Amino acid sequence: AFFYPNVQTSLVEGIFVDAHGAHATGFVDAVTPCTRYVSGAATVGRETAAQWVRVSFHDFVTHHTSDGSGGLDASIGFEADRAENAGAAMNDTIRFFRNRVNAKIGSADFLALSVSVAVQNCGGPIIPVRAGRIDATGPGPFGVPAPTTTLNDTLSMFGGAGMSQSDAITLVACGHTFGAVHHGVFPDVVGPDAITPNNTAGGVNFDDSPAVFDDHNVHAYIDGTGAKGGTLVTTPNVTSQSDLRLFSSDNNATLLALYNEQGSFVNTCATLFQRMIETVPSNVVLSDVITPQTLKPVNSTLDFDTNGNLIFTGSIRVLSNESAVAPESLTHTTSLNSTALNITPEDEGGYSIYGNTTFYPFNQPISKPSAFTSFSVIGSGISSETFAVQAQTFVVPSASSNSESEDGTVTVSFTVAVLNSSTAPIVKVSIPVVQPNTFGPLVEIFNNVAVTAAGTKAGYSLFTGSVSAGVWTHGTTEVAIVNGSGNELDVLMVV
Ligand code: HEM
Repeated sequence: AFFYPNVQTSLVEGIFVDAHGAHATGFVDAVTPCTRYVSGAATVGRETAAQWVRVSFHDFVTHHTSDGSGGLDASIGFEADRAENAGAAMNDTIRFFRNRVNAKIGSADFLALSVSVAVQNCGGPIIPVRAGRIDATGPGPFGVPAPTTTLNDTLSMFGGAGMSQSDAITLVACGHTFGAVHHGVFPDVVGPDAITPNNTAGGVNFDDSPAVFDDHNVHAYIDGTGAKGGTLVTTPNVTSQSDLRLFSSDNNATLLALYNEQGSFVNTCATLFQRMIETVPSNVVLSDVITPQTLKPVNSTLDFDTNGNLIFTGSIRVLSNESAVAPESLTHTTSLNSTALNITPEDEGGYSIYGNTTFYPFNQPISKPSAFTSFSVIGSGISSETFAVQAQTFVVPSASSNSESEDGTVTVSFTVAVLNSSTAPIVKVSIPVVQPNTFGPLVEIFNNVAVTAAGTKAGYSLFTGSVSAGVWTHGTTEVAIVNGSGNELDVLMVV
């Protein structure tokens, strides 16, 4: 299958841009509207957007700049039963990611994505996202500040993770604009009177707009109005007044500066949140920032039709902002110089904060695969773009599938095709499976999977194989054809 500019970037971009409507990935819907609690009844009184931000903070803050360990690595999934990570948020969040994790996007990348999505979907600015984090395989060190943690210990926890005193204050002020403190989690901070039939967890919001990324908490704290900065400022239980201790630790200088920033407060927060989600173990190399693509081939692949002929199928997705209207048709040509295709849109499109998406499906025979090296797309108001392809070898979508046994284990069966050669390709299969002590999947990788010759089709030699793994988490499995150096020549995400 063909992904542009590469598999990981294409998949992550889809999570942002294919937010709602046709071909939606369903991720942004979890925080739409921002008051939504995706992991349980609305009457519980929890908020998924707030949970996502809190969970990433808890995963991040045990980073140690001294030895480059920890940071955003989803170790939090193994640490959910620690007192310092109290509440449903850790497991709710990692479990929500569970059936989305695959070989290209792990739980840690989903944490980063979730912070960006929560903020930008709830009125805040866009926080750029990079991918490439590596999921931890076990728990990390302790060290998340709690309401009762002393100021000194709190500052040294933030300091260990690379955040100065004013960074720490700012980060907390930015985090505590969302969500609530819950009686069910912190009974010493919030009393049982917060519980109502529509708020069974007994949440008391930090400010009057708990589902909007804004500076109301900062204003209420400085002005002494409304919730006055929230229950971690006002609780009569002095040892639990962690926000008051931290905010006043520099005589409120940082909070006053944030107060005066007015509208740009959220941008200051976005910059600091980006630093937080880019705090990763030192062996991690993050990708470039992933940005929306105006013209993007999606689900594009070679395949064999029912008559055994080679076809090139997929869709072109056009992203249009408010001022641009999607063209009525696109022209699609290949390096084979056959007649250009005029492709027209599906009735239903999608949308996100980046604009509207329109999908132009195509399906064309490929008569001479050896000369099929690229295709081009052009349309009114859309400048021509050419996309490289290789037709030497591919994983055959219509002959590859996952099957789940009664015990939940999964078998991936696949067919790979190689043009004009009877040499078997090197196949790598990656399967997200359940692992103990976390809801986060482990992506099991099988290198050099055995294949069996299975005849020929349209000039290609076919090989089949299969791999059985542990209990499937229902994330896409991946079949890749790799070269001798391990570089991926073709990748199919098997759904
Ligand atoms: C000294 C540091 C901090 C302490 C002691 C602290 C403490 C707490 C406590 C006790 C809660 C209530 C959790 C619940 O009852 O469900 C909470 C919620 C929250 N915290 Fe913090 N926090 C700190 C720093 C941060 C930072 C730096 C961020 C973000 C970058 C953050 C983001 C949040 C969010 C979004 C919530 C709301 C969660 C929800 O509604 O489910 N916190 N925090």
